Amino acid sequence: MHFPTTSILLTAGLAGLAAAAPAPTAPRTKVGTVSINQVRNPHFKHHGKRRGQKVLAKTYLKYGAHMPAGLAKIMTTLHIPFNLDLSIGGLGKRNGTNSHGSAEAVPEKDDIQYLTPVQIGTPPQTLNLDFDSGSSDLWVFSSETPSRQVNGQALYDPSKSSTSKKVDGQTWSISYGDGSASSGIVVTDNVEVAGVSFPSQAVEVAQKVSSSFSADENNDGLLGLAFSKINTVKPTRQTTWFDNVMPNLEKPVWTSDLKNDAPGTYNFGYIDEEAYTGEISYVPVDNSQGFWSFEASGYSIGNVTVPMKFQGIADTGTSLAMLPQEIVTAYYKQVPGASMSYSLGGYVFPCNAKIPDFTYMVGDVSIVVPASFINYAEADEAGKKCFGGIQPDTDIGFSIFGDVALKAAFVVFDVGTQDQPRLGWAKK
Ligand SMILES: CNCc1ccc(Oc2cccnc2)o1
Repeated sequence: MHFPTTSILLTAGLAGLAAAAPAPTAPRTKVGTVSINQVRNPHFKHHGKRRGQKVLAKTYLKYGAHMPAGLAKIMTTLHIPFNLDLSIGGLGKRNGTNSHGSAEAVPEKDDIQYLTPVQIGTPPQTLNLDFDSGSSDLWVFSSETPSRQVNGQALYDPSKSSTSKKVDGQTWSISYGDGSASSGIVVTDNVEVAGVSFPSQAVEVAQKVSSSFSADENNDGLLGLAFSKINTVKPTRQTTWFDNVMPNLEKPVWTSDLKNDAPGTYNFGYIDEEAYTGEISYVPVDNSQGFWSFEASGYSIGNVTVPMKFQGIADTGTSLAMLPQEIVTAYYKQVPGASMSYSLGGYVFPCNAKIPDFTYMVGDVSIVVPASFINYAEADEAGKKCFGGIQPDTDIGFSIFGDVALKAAFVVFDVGTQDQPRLGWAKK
């Protein structure tokens, strides 16, 4: 997640671990959503249901030369970047397919983050980005990033793209829950993810990145999947890639199927019925702070179940599960030798301790986070102390269901009907 103000950070001993942070005080700008029923293209060849494979449906998303006036009108109520030419005929050729796509989410060491390839510009420049449902900026390492701050990352060079356009007078600056930050200027260019493209996506070009980004050599930037209202571009807030492509997706949804120490999947525009078991249980989302915020209804540690309502955000960009202190205390009480270590930055325990599973209840489903996900990583040189995957949410007013929690579930991020987004949760 991101926040524009400084915050009391839980400085984690492990680089890249996210801590909680106060909610952003982003101005309230209503961002409408639109979902339009498309007529399925009879010529569209469905690739069928291939489990977890990198099936990139090469359905190129092109805007029709004759966008119906009604749709053009709807689009203008969206927070469309001022630079997008909405005039009829101003956009390329829509091929009318119901667009959808599937992309791999490849974990870094200890599942600290997951990286997904994104094609930017013409000819395409591929960067591996951290898809972050806790922020709403698409920013990249670039030819504008000082070389002393670059350490192996792939760089986007707008001057090498025939479709890039500088956006004068616009800048951005963002900081994240783990204390990392970046800032720069803005261009628009074609951005394609899993075969779904948008021709004039705001691409935020980094002119400055903090040391933890510089040290993060495989991470070429972030692609924000929270709500556009917390995008940081000033003076004209920009729209996320998902909000831009959503009107042309089969369904106004994207899904996460992250895995433990293995590549997972982000799907866009459809729900892979083979990716989960049982039923998907939907809960309403309060996006007033720009996050995918929902209410959990309880938890279990081992075989003790406690009904307890608490608010949390689904945040693919945060590594750990940052939960209410009450839950964290109850959990580590069940772990022999566990303690809160301020020097190591959180709860640690002997690496050979027997630790319990953790279950969270949301809607009608119970998601079991296996103990192996919670024995997160070695926390000290000797390898004696291990860092917990569950940490306190430092009382920011809501919890953060980061990757440790999300990778135990199949999650549907559903922009859904007008103004009522929802989250779908399923076991898998
Ligand atoms: C490793 N630190 C740099 C870094 C990688 C990803 C991010 O971004 C974050 C961090 C915390 C929460 N949300 C997004 O920062």
